[in-house]
Amino acid sequence: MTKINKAACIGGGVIGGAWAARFVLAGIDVAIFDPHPEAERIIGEVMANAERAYGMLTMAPLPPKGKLTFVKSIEEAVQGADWIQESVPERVDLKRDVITQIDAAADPKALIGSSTSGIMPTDLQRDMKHPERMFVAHPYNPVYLLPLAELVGGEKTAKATLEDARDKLATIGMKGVIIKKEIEAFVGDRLLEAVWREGLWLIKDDICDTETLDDVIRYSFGIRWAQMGMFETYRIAGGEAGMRHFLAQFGPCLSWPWTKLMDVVDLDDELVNKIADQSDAQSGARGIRELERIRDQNLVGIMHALKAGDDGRGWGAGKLLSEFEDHLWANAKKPQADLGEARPLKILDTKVSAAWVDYNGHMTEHRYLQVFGDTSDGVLRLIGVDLEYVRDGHSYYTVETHIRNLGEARLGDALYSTCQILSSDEKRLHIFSTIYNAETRQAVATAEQMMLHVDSKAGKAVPAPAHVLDRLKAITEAHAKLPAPEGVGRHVGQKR
Ligand SMILES: NC(=O)C1=CN([C@@H]2O[C@H](COP(=O)(O)OP(=O)(O)OC[C@H]3O[C@@H](n4cnc5c(N)ncnc54)[C@H](O)[C@@H]3O)[C@@H](O)[C@H]2O)C=CC1
Ligand SMILES: C[N+](C)(C)CC(=O)CC(=O)[O-]
Repeated sequence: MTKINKAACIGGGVIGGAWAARFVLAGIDVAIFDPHPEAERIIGEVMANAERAYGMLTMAPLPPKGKLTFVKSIEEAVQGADWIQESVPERVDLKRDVITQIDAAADPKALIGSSTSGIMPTDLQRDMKHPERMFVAHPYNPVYLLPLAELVGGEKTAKATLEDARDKLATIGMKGVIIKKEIEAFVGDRLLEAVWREGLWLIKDDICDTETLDDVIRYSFGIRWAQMGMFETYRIAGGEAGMRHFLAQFGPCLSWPWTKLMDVVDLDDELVNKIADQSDAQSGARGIRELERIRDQNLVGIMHALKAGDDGRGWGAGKLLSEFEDHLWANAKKPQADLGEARPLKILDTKVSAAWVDYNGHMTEHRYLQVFGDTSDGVLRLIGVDLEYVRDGHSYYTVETHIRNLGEARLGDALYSTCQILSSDEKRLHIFSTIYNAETRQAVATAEQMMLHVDSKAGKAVPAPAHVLDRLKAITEAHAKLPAPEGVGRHVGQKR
């Protein structure tokens, strides 16, 4: 996969700031130009929310963060960048001028994406010297979490540019969808504008208030859309006769008509005040950053649910997340543990994220199992049991776990884990892992686990191959020189 080496963000507001966060968290250096006097503070706040969201989103090893640099001009920002993202306000004259400046200063091969929500790329590339590398990459807010970008070429955009952009986006966890024909507002905003237009009429005509309207979406088709979109959902709604029956039953309603789609509501002062007041009553008690954090946590939860969809194979945005995680693991620095060293292996560094904390204000119990599970996965990778090995039909399954909770882990605490191999043979692997608080170095929890090497297709324990056993033996022999950790073999019970 071709990757992005250095990015430039021109405009760092709601969208440009979140693009910057997406790049930086994918390990890419970003130069950002935005003349707003408070750009650094605003982008800093977006970055903080994005980092918090990624802490919840994935346990896969993110690369070291890219460097974010604020610069004083477009020319400075684009130096050395191979992906330049324009996210200035939605005005065709301003965007065209900015894109023409980018074009003049950038490497002629650098890709130039515009975040425009609806302006045709042909209008934006008009004055460029190298228009073939310019396209629309229309993202969705928040860009650091929502993975889609609509890729739209103008009359002068090369086909290869769109394909290159799609491949590069995959390396930062995004799905680039190439739109076949250039059209104002592309696909997503065509749909969203139609719904928004209806919503404005429903408020103006006093059919409902903003909160009721939002409830109608979020308790019903909003959840449905996140997983199957429109046409797959309606196929199911057609019952066993599928889409043809659905069209026959509901097609005629289009001409009754139920909607006011082509009438543009007059956003006069009265309606603006009405909507703004209702919105204040609905959400005004919380600040924007707080609402963003609530939104992000919910989005992460939805993506996690989708990752488990289709019987664990993953579905939609969850499947994409899973593929991105595979990519992160494949590119992660391989653990450099000396297999012959007589000390527990240091496996994992992590942090207690907001989604891990329960009503007692500390890390909830199943998250300990998650960290121990990730620790044993880390040990397995060290002995050659990686995703490829698992795909080839063999793995280790855990058959017994005993966790002891020794201390509290609170929101934001940095943790690390170690693992000591207690014993191993052809099929069995007996381990003892410990989670430590990285600051105090105190043990927070321990887990003793037994794993079995299995043929996953046959569903039974089988001996591991020689190359795995050789590595395992080296660690087991080295760890045999260590004292048995405190707590090994403990059972649950009271002294009588
Ligand atoms: N807000 C949203 O939900 C979405 C917006 N977009 C698109 O993203 C683009 C940016 O929109 P937002 O981020 O919402 O706007 P915004 O108003 O939050 O940010 C625009 C930023 O551009 C900066 N700016 C103005 N002139 C500039 C120049 N000459 N050079 C560099 N920076 C300049 C401003 O200081 C501001 O920080 C628009 O094209 C919009 O259609 C796309 C998807 C969603
Ligand atoms: C309102 N908007 C047109 C700027 C919205 C978008 O372009 C996409 C989104 O994030 O909803």
